[in-house]
Amino acid sequence: MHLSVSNCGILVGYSAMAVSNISFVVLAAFACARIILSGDIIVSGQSQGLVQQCSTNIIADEVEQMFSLDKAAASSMACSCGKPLGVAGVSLKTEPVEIPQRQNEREREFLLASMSQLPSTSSPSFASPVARFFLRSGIAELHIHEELEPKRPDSFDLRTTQLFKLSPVHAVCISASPEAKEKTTYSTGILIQFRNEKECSSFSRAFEREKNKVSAHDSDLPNKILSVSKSTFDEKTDPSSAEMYFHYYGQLLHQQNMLEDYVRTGTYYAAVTENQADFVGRVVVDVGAGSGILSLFAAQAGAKHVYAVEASEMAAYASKLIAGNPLLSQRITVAKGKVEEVELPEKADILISEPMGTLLVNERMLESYVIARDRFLVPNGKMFPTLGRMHMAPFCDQNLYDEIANKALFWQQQAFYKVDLTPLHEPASQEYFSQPVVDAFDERLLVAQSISHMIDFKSVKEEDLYEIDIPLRFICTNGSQIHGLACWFDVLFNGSTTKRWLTTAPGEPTTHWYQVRCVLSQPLDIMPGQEITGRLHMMAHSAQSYIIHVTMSTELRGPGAEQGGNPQTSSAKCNLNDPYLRMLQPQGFSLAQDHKPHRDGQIQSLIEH
Ligand SMILES: C[S@@+](CC[C@H](N)C(=O)[O-])C[C@H]1O[C@@H](n2cnc3c(N)ncnc32)[C@H](O)[C@@H]1O
Repeated sequence: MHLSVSNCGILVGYSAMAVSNISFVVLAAFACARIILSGDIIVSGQSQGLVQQCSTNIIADEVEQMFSLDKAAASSMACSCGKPLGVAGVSLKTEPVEIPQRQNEREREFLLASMSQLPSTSSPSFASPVARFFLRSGIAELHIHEELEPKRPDSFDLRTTQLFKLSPVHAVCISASPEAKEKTTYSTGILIQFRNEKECSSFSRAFEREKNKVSAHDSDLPNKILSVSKSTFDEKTDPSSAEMYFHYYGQLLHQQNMLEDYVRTGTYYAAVTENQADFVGRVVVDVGAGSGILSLFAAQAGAKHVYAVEASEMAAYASKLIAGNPLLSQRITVAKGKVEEVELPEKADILISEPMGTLLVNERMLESYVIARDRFLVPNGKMFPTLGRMHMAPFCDQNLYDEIANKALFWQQQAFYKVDLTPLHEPASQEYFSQPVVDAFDERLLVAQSISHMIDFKSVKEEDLYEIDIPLRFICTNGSQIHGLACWFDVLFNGSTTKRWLTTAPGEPTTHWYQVRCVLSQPLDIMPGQEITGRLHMMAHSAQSYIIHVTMSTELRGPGAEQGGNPQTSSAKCNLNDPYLRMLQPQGFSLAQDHKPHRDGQIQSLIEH
């Protein structure tokens, strides 16, 4: 099953393989529906061979009421396909206050204001519900109970429970019904409303964390209740996405594309050779070795031994390349497999890797880098690169805006083979604006000083990368329009001898990552000195990418604010997995070499064909 989520600022589901068959059916039910809530949430997907089994019967009235939707949107969400699923849900109106963890207990509690069951009942089930995670006999559970009656909870076994965030403050939690075989009901579920986004995010992070504990613990269970224990990679990645991904990297032409990016490969070479002291006599792990180039660099720099870990079929080519360099090959071992799964005979003094995707985090390989750190690196070991920064700034680009807006003009034809296409103009336009634009642009298009968000690879937790939330605040340097948010990244090699940055900034030599721009369908008018605030929210999804939600507002603050009009807000939602690859040369800047399209874009077109 390939489950994808588009145009929404929320994560709908992680790997279908991570859940029981029952939850799998539920995922399929979500996947086979296209749900649009007030233009705010769009859930889309395909299921293969499971559509006939799947169904949802979330009650339209309930949905309408919860999300203040019109009837059509509510019915759309409450869609039912195939057999009734019999989702017995609970609607929660929450006052979620996180209670501090009790000592010596592996549990987390969230205070909720009220809750009611689905199918719709107007009165709440519990006046003051509490949601509570804990581990009992090695099984992680979520209990929802009346505050004063913890002994009578509605309980959910996290092994067979999935959480779907529906909006920044709503989530639905669906679990395999224990009586599923005897009854027509496949699943039970609750609809949860949180008081604010922070609590909702905190709850979903706790949910993922506790669920991961289940898989870690499963392999320890003497009776192996769940016999198959998957690595985190398999848990969170759609199998078809992983297959495409490693197929792509298994091809020499794509490795060549990266090797030929001289900014990238040259900076790695310089960072290693200038910091030989960090490599001489050291054990190195190359995380995602690809062709083995970084392993060879590390061996050249005097590493005692290098373990080149590569999951794709490229591992065989890496072995061949390394064998062909006999002065180095004695000190390099290729290990074929995922860094989440391979076993190595010794710990590493230093990790080297190139895990960066578009906007730093696309492909979600940074998570594998972090897992490799936790599995293989000695305490206080080095990481090359050591940290990364995402940079953001508003931009003004009327040409780009017009180009995107004009793409949807096709749908304004009223007599296309005598068919009026105009009803689809608005959704087509939305679709075009939801594609992040990947190209190299002139830095003069930026209308404010950039801000940055740092990710320290030595300390970041894997889960921290599931959801990235960055507050935005800019002071505009010139008056014009804002057409969106431009983003790029850099990484630091913090060597003992020299520090070296690899940057993908506009105005710097172009790399195969280019830059990324999220375009607002409604531009903002601004005056010089005016303040812009907002948020960049990124939610990871199982196709190894992120849904990006950008919100920007003009403020009546700053020297130019009085001349500005009323405060305005505009937003954009993009799927980083679905870029518009617009490889225009930047104005006033000529590329030093003919770069090939970005690797993520190529992965995407591979997936599409
Ligand atoms: C961006 S390429 C870099 C290749 C090489 N290190 C270089 O710099 O040219 C990332 C490589 O990591 C591999 N990879 C990604 N995730 C992995 C994982 N979890 N375990 C092992 N290899 C992985 C991919 O197959 C790909 O070959």
